[in-house]
This record gives sequence, structure tokens and C-alpha cells, in this order.
Amino acid sequence: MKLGAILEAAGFAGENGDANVTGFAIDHRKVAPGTIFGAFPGTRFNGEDFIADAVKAGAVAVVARPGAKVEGAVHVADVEPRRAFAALAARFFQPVPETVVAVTGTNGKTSTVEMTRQIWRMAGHSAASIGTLGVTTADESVSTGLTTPDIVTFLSNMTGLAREGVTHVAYEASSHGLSQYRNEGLRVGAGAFTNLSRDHLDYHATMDDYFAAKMRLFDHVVEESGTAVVWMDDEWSGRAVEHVRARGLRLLSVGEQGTDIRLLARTPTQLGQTLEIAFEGQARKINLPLIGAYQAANALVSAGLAIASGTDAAKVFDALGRLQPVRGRLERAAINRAGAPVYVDYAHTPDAIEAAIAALRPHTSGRLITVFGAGGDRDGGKRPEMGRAACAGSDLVIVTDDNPRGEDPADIRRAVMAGCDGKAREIGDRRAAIAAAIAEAGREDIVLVAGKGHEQGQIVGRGDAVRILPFDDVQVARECTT
Ligand SMILES: CC(=O)N[C@H]1[C@@H](OP(=O)(O)OP(=O)(O)OC[C@H]2O[C@@H](n3ccc(=O)[nH]c3=O)[C@H](O)[C@@H]2O)O[C@H](CO)[C@@H](O)[C@@H]1O[C@H](C)C(=O)N[C@@H](C)C(=O)N[C@H](CCC(=O)O)C(=O)O
Ligand SMILES: Nc1ncnc2c1ncn2[C@@H]1O[C@H](COP(=O)(O)OP(=O)(O)OP(=O)(O)O)[C@@H](O)[C@H]1O
Ligand SMILES: N[C@H](CCC[C@H](N)C(=O)O)C(=O)O
Ligand SMILES: [Mg+2]
Repeated sequence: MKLGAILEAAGFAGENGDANVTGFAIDHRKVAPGTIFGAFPGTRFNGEDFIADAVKAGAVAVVARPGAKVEGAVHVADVEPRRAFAALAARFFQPVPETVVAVTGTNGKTSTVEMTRQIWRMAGHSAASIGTLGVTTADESVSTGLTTPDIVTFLSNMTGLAREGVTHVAYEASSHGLSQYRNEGLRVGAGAFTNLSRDHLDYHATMDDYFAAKMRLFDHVVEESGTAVVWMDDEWSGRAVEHVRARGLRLLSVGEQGTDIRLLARTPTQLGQTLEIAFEGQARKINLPLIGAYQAANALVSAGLAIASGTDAAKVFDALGRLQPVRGRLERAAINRAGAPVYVDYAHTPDAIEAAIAALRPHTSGRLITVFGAGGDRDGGKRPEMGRAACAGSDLVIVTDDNPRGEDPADIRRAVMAGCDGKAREIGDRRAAIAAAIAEAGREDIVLVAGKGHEQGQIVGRGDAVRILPFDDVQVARECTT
């Protein structure tokens, strides 16, 4: 494709556009002859420092702020270079799947995109999801390392999926991803908001900033004629609806406070729950094979997205009864010798810990034993709050390590313990902590191992010294019960 054609299609002046474009890169080490290089100021580096090297490596154009120095290649100048880069890349990475929806919120994004993929598949569509679990199709799941991959990985995956025949994709829009324009340039027909609670306040200055980043989904990313699916039973739902109205999107509201998919009643059963809902004036009963209020919420938001994307509502509600569990989300990993089940859950925020505990509580007449830790080089202020949430809902809490990254794990544990009022035990080694909880659990008890879910490693160290030590909560729980 010619540079001029790409520039013109994206609304930029197309002079000096004879060069052939062979690809896009945001890291100068990935530039090859014919690449368009995006030079962005980041949190650790300023991409503009690598422009000269990128040009030397063959970049034909550089997307950068107007003040940046570009010699020997076309300077595509824009005050918002990440957005301009996304617009250009979207012209290059074609075709893309015809139906694309996105999910934002603090908790529930992975579950919701994965359930949406499953619903579409059961309704006969060729579907995929992109998020924390990677790029997932009916056949495989390939990790990208981030929840919302960088724009080049994102768009090239979209094209790859479309070429494989995938027509429907649901992706996770993290607040980092939204604020860094990592997922622009596609027609996004519907977007969902699940909830907002404390996380990532190391990156966003305040909760209002964090919310504003998430709301880019409704303010800009979802297309003009698109639908916003909003979980209404969250403190922030009302404000999300204000963004939906301001933009003029169609609203599909879900939850006890929802009017489109209204949750009338929820009754836990032994292996799942029965949901009574009303949709378009008609009452329906759904036997959801998953436990916990939070999984019911995610399932209904997924149903909303599938309906918003044009899938037949009867097929959608029918599919809810056949949903498969999502990896690492209240996954029953093992049963100990006394008969106590051990659940693994990805709860890594105060709110998620509370939700996971609330999900398990009705399923035990004995004690609930929680093992968890907090990640290093991430929002430090959430640590005591996670401690408080765990101690308020559990009978025994063991505080352990979870991806200390570049921090001293003892400091992280101390910050978590500060919220525990002296009620928690501290065992740094995660395997030993899990083993202790499992050894402690009697027949009527439940063990919850929170924080890592599907993760396959313990991340230790930072920068060049980073190491990922193999660690899988589910596998370790199994090893501790045999
Ligand atoms: C804070 C953050 O989000 N950082 C991400 C961001 O980095 P950045 O733009 O700040 O980049 P930087 O490292 O300062 O470098 C600036 C620019 O120079 C370029 N560069 C840099 C070095 C070099 O030698 N050459 C070069 O060209 C970089 O490619 C970049 O474009 O963009 C990079 C490329 O896409 C990401 O790899 C990086 O993720 C880091 C590793 C990360 O840990 N991110 C986490 C916090 C994250 O994004 N998490 C979210 C949320 C998960 C959730 O919701 O819970 C996610 O979506 O996964
Ligand atoms: N709707 C919800 N409300 C409250 N908590 C939830 C909800 N959905 C999930 N959770 C909790 O959050 C954890 C993570 O869920 P999930 O992976 O679906 O969220 P996510 O938004 O993708 O997280 P991440 O920010 O890491 O990508 C779950 O294991 C559960 O403990
Ligand atoms: N996407 C989240 C995952 C957190 C999972 C937890 N295990 C941790 O490392 O804190 C983050 O990057 O903040
Ligand atoms: Mg996720």
C-alpha cells in the first residue's frame, strides 16, 4: 500500500506519499524498511528519542507531535500522535471482523468478553475474544501479555482473525488501553460498562480520572449509531449513562435497576443459580451453571452485548444455560482430603475480593479460608483495602505473595496486613500459604485462593532482572490435596 493512499484515507495531507508501506511499529527495534513508526512519549521512555534510529532502520514516515524532529522520513504531525497512528494503522490492517464489541469496567471484563464469545458461538457465529486470557477462538488461546494489546498487535490480530473467517470479536478495553488509544480505528458496534471500583490509582491520579479514561469507550470508541450496554447496579452506573446520553448512543440497561434486561430474582442452587429476568415484557427463567452474583452480572451483560450485536434474543438466553466456566474465575481447582473445595479466583481489587467471598459464602456452612496477596509495582493504596475486604468476609485469612515485581515482598505483605487488624496470618511463600490453608480446611469449609486466577507465573524483579517463576494456583492447589 502506498503511503499517500493511507494518509489520504485517514484524512491527512498525502504529499511525498510514493513510498510503499510494509508495516507499522511503535518500538524502533521492530522497524523494517517501509514501516510507519509511531513515536510517543511514554511512562518510561520518550519514543521521540528513537526517531533517528527508526529512520535509519527504514521508516518511511514517523507519526509524532508537531515539535518532534523528523529528518529523512515523512513527519505525520499530530497533537495526539497515538490517535493519528491508530487511524493510519486501521487503513493498513484490513479486513477486520464485521462485528466488534468492547467491554470496560474495573472487574468482569475478561469474564464478559469470554461469555460473549461463547454465546455467539452457540448461536452459530465464528467468534473470538481478545483480553487478559489472550486471543481466544473456538480452537485456541494465544497470550499477548497485556489485557488490551498495543495498537499494532491489536489490529494485526483483528486482520488475522478476519482472514481465518472470524466474524464476531469481543475485546477488553482496559483503562490503560483506552487512555493510550490502543484499540482505535475499528467500527465498534457496542460497548459495555460493568462496574467501577478502586484499582490502578498508581496510573490514574483520581477515581474521576480513572472513570474518565474508561468513558472514552462511550465518548469516542463505540460508533455513532452504536449501543451501550450498562450494568445498572453499580455506584457509577448513573454517571456512565450520562456519557451514553451525551453521545446519543442507544442504551441497553441491565440488572436489578435495568429496564431492558431486568434481573428480578436470583436463587443459588448447588452448582449454579437460577435467574429470573424480564426482557421485552416477557419473564424468563435461566439456569446458569455458574455460582455468584458477579457471574450472573457478567452473564447478563454478555447477553446484552450479543443482543445489541444482532444475535437472536431467544438463542442468547438459551445459551446462558450452557455457559462454560471462565478460566481462573471461581474455578473449583481441587477438593481436599476432608472434602473441602478449593476455589481459585482472579480477584485482585478490594471490590473483587468482596464479590468472590460473597459468591462462595452461601456454599459453606463452615469456615471460609482466604489466601491472597497484592501485586508489586501497582496501586499501593489498594493493599490495606484488600486486606480489609478479605478479613471482613473470611474466617481465616493468609496473606501471601502475588507478583512482587520490583518491590520487596515483605513490604507489600505489611501494607496488606495493615488492613487486617491483626486477624490475618502471614506466609510469604505462596505454595506454603496455599498448603497451609488446605491443610487447615475441614469438611464444611471452603478455601479461596485469590489474585492470580489463570496466571502461569510469579513475576519477580524488574527491568532486565525480571524473572517469571512458573506458578499456577490451580495446579498447586491440586498438588497440595494429593
Ligand atoms: C503504563 C503502561 O501502560 N505502559 C505500557 C505502554 O508503555 P508506554 O507507552 O508508557 O511506553 P514506554 O516504555 O515509556 O516507551 C515509550 C515509547 O517508546 C518506545 N520505545 C521504548 C524503548 C525503546 O528502546 N524503543 C522504543 O521505541 C515504546 O515502544 C513506546 O511506544 O505501552 C507499552 C506498549 O504498548 C506497554 O508495553 C506498556 O505496558 C507495561 C509493560 C505495563 O505493565 N502495562 C500494564 C500496567 C497495563 O497496560 N495493564 C493494562 C490494564 C490491566 C487491567 O485492567 O488490570 C492492560 O491493558 O494490560
Ligand atoms: N461483575 C463483577 N463485579 C465484581 N467483581 C467481579 C465482577 N466480575 C469479576 N469480578 C471479580 O474480578 C475478578 C476478575 O474478573 P475478570 O478477569 O473478569 O475481570 P477483568 O476486568 O478482566 O480484570 P483485569 O482488570 O485484570 O483485566 C474475578 O475473579 C472476580 O473476583
Ligand atoms: N491486569 C492486572 C492484573 C493483576 C493481577 C495480580 N496478580 C497482580 O499482579 O497484581 C494488573 O496488571 O494490574
Ligand atoms: Mg481482564
